[in-house]
Amino acid sequence: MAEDLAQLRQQIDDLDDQVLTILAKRFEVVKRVAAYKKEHKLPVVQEDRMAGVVTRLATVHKSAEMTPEFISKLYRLIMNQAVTAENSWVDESN
Ligand SMILES: O=C(O)C(=O)C[C@]1(C(=O)O)C=C[C@@H](O)C=C1
Repeated sequence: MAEDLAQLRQQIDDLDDQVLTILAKRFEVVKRVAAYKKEHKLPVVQEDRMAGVVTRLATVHKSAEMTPEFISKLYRLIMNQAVTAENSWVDESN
């Protein structure tokens, strides 16, 4: 028998909550990275690191649905937001 649609959507809602809760934790760590960079006068944008993040994730997690292109787009979006946030934190109290 087919699963109940409402139950399946509840599972999706629960997973979406987990995804964004984990993403918020990622931003908390990014904030600490920004503080480190500010203290050590390092540039916010580190292209080599961003390329490495995408390459690693696309290798480990690629599947029929999650293609390397999808993973790359998703993480470029996330990391561009991280850069925006880092710039605002680094500029704060300057
Ligand atoms: O690893 C860093 O240096 C970070 O600032 C974190 C992060 C990321 O979101 O993963 C963000 C900006 C940098 O360009 C590289 C990576």
